[in-house]
Amino acid sequence: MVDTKQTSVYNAGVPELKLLYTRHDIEVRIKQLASRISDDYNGRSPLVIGVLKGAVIFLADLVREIELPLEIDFIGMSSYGSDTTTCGQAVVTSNPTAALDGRDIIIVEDIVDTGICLKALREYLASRHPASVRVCALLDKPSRRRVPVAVDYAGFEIPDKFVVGYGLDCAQRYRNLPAIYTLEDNDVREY
Ligand SMILES: O=P(O)(O)OC[C@H]1O[C@H](OP(=O)(O)OP(=O)(O)O)[C@H](O)[C@@H]1O
Ligand code: HPA
Ligand SMILES: [Mg+2]
Repeated sequence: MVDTKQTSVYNAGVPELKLLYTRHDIEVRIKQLASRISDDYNGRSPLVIGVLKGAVIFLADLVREIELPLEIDFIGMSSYGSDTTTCGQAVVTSNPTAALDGRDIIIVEDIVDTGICLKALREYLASRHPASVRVCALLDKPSRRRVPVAVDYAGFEIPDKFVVGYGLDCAQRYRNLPAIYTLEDNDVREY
């Protein structure tokens, strides 16, 4: 089991994890993002759509800091395979349940990396005629963009490292770590 109190850990057969953002760093940044969103959407009732699965933990913490009569929904998107390698495509794997036409939608992502997932999501939403669409992502990795997409509310801009924890996975593991770590290992091949 990973000891999340340490800044660097190594378990046999498990890649080395280096602490990038503590739980406290994340909490502080989320309060700032939520305050901006609360101000920007004052008087409106946005529909906050979390992108499964990675955004679940960030969304849960973010919405509890937003002071608006918002609604929550989820969309299933998948662009990565079983490890850290992108397949270069994103597909919708489950639809939101709410009607999207005329809604002020805030997409919540854990990370925007190549932008492929977000571009596909924007195209999907555009065909459903929302009133507006903005994106809130905890992490933004602009050096890896393959398609130009903008993040309206970005938590942290990060370097070109594969990150895990706080919802982010490698081969479905590490999502439950309360902080964010970089994977320092040869296991992170081309991703
Ligand atoms: O900018 P991109 O290169 O498209 O990558 C970002 C997307 O990839 C990850 O999701 P993934 O498809 O791995 O599924 P998950 O959320 O279930 O982990 C992440 O959660 C984002 O949704
Ligand atoms: O750095 C990352 N970590 C986890 N999932 C991801 N999906 C895109 N980039 C990443
Ligand atoms: Mg995701």
